[in-house]
Amino acid sequence: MSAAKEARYSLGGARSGSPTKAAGRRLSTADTASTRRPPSGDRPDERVKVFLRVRPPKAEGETPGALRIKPDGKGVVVYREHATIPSSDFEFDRVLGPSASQSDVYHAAVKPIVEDVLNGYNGTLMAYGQTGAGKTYSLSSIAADAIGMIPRAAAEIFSHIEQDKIHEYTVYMSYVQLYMELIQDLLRPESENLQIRENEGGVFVGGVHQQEVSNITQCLHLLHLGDRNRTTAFTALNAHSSRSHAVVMLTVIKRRSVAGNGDAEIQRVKVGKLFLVDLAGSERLKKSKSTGLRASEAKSINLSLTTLGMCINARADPNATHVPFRDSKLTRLLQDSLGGNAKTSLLVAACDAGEHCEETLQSLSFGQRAMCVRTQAVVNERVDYKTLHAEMIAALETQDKKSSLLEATLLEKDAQLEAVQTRLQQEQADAARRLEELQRERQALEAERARQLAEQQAALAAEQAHKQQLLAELEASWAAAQGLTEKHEAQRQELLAEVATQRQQLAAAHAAAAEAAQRHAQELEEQRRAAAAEAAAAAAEAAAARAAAQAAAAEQLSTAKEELGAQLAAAQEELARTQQLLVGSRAESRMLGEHHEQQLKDIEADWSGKVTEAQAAGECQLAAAQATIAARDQTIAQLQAAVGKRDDSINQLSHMVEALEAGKAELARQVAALQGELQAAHHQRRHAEAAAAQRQREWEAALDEERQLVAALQTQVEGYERSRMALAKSFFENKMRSDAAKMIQRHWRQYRLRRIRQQQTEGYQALNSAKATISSLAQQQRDLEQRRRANLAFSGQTLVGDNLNVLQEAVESIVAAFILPARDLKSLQSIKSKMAGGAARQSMALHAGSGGPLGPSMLSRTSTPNHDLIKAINPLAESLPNSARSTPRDLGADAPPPAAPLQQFHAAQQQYGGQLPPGPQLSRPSSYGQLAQQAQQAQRGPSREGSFRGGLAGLANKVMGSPMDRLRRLSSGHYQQQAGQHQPRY
Ligand SMILES: Nc1ncnc2c1ncn2[C@@H]1O[C@H](COP(=O)(O)OP(=O)(O)OP(=O)(O)O)[C@@H](O)[C@H]1O
Repeated sequence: MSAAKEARYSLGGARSGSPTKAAGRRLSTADTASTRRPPSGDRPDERVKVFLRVRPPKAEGETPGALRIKPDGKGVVVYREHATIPSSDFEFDRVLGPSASQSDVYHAAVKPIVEDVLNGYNGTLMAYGQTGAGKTYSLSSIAADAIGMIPRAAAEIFSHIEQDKIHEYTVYMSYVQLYMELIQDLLRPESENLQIRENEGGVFVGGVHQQEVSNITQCLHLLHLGDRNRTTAFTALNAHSSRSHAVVMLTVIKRRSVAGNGDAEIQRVKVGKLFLVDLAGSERLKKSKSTGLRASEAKSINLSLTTLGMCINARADPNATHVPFRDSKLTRLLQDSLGGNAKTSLLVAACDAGEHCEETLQSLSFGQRAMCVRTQAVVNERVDYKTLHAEMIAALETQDKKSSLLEATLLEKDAQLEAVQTRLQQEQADAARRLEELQRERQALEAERARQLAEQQAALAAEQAHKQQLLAELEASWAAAQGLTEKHEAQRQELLAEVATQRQQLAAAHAAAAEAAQRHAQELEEQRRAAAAEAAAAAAEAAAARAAAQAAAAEQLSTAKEELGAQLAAAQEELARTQQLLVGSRAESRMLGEHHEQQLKDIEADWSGKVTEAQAAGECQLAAAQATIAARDQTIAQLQAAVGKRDDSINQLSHMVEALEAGKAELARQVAALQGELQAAHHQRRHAEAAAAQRQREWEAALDEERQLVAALQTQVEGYERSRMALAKSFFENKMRSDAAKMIQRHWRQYRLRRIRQQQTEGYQALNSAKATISSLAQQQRDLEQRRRANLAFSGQTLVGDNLNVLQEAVESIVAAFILPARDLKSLQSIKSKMAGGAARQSMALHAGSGGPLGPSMLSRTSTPNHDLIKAINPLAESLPNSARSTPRDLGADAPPPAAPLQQFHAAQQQYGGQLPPGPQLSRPSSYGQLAQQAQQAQRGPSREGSFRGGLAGLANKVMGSPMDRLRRLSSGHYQQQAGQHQPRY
């Protein structure tokens, strides 16, 4: 392949000068490495670290000896193919030779990054190198004896997580591939056109599946799954050549609690992202023998690697103002890793084979330049507001629970205290009540005792009084009896005296009566003698007189006698009566005496009985009283015993009361102590509550701020959501447009294929003509050489050489254009642009009519940028959604919104009878009119192709013209001027 072709795969060397010259300079100057080396004073962690791994040469087809590693393990010297003179030497952070194991590579290049990632840094390991150099082997191998960097890094992460008991970790894994500028999720292969997004956290793949992994087994499973979905293919250089760039992303979220302002703990989160990038290998189509799709893949790979090289160059150049990250999805994805917020290591894979010396040199140059890229990694630590919010709420709830518990405890204590106090009060009341009862009982007992005593005393007094009364009565009775006795005695004495008096009187009466009777008898005798004398006289007289007197005396006697007899009888009666009376009186007196005696006796008996009775009664009463008194005494003793018992119980109760008082005092003391504790607890609680309230206020303030932030974020998110919805809508519409456009594009491609085949035929014809011209020119050159040898001074040889080179390049381009598959739109576009440029210049030249400078320059690029040409050739590609080429630049800002493409497509189908008109100007149809216009334009398409063919014909005509004429034209210098203005750039 020509130098220009090779330059296409160079990484950034094309930034100055032509690729050929740049490549030549890079390969030939030994000072490149030294001039690009980072300053010695640099800290290694401030730049990309580069490690070279040299794969052992394969047994067949490779000649070892192209590389020699210096003894210091950092330098390497490259020997060009079939040469013994060192071509260039490089110095890296470490060179790992063919004998280096995977473990050596891991410890040198990956372990520090993994440790940084675990500390919240972003880390990247990129494997770069030509195809088959061992990138995938180094990164993804899961062979037991050669475990690659990805499994090792994952194992190290989980090993670290297992050992770290302080932090909490969450690990997510994503695996994507970048295939033909499309990002596909290897864990969700159906997601095949993911988009790269950017936010304040950096660049990320939007919508990529992030699988949470908790152990190495899950990681390996996902790795295996991703590897299965990754695109690989057989090439001449590698049986399992990776046809895509693969990126494994391990996101390690590390949470830790740190003390905040107050006692609160703030959750801080470190988010470390580890990117393990297995870049597809650069390859030369010639060596890899890739054709068709493989060749397209290789071009896409080389293109993205070229952009990567340019980005590395720009990052390494302190004066560079622009880094073309957006030129490829690979560089856009690795933007943070290429000098942004990441610690990056580059593993350059190379092989010690002379056959691949050029590629190895190119890889080493790439690595050498990467060493100059500075990085600015910072720890991605932030407050985990979401978790913090949840934890603060939980803490508040816990605090509330604690407060509630404390309150409940306090309430319980209060209740206990109150219960104790109530119990104490109750006990006190009980004790007081019992005391009162006891006192009352005591008083009652004492009163009872007093009453009983009083009663007893009263009873005794009454008894005494009764006794006294009885005694008094007895005495009175006795006195009365005595008085009566005395009275009776006196009466008896009186009676006796009276009797005696009466006796005396009776005796006197008797004596008087006897004296009266004697005197009376004497008188009566005398009166009888005087009456006898007078009786005798009177006897005489008396006898007379007697007799008369006798008679009268007799009469008188008789009368006297009668009178006397009467008197005597009366006296006698009287006497009898007196005697009777006396006897009666005596009887009476006796009777009275007896009566009195009897009465006395009776009285005495009565009184003695009564006294006895009274005495007995008194004694009985006394005994009863004594018994009563004894009973009373016994009762009193019992009462006293009861009182004593009561006193004892009162004493016991007093003791109990004292004990209770002591207990009460103790309880009061405990209560006081508890109250003290309670107050202390209240104080603490108030303090804690105040602190909690303060914290709560702070948290609430923080929460408010957070809420505001969240609200702002929510607003943003809503905005994003709206824009996402709008984007989704537009994506959907674009998808529909894209579908329609694809359909149109398919028709267009079919048409283009037909046209290209036709052009191919024409091109081959032109090519044959050009070849004939080239052979003719070679003949001319040989003639000129002969002339030069013949010392014919002719300065146009270089021009002829240039002319030949340029022509050769044109021919190769034409050949490449015609043999490239029709699917390779870029190549078609490139050819198209070249042809269009050539045609334009040709027409200009024809217009000028002066046979102006034509030839090789007509294949050089015009000033139109590549993407404009792409757009011009295939504007439908521009309208593809989510594509690097999707920017609809051809639509004016005020263009009306496009109608639904399917409708347009159907309308167009109807209009053109089911066959859509092909055409090159199929810009995104915004209306049916535009679609129809495009269709017409597509029908007019051959006009461009006509100019293309015209350009070829013109080229053929020009190159088939007279060699000397062309030589003269070329020698006029116009070509150099044109070439200077339009340097080909690839
Ligand atoms: N250090 C090494 N030791 C032994 N074999 C290796 C080493 N490096 C690579 N190989 C072998 O070389 C071959 C190619 O390796 P690998 O597929 O990793 O290359 P690559 O750089 O990924 O290629 P591509 O870019 O095409 O994917 C594999 O068979 C691999 O086993």
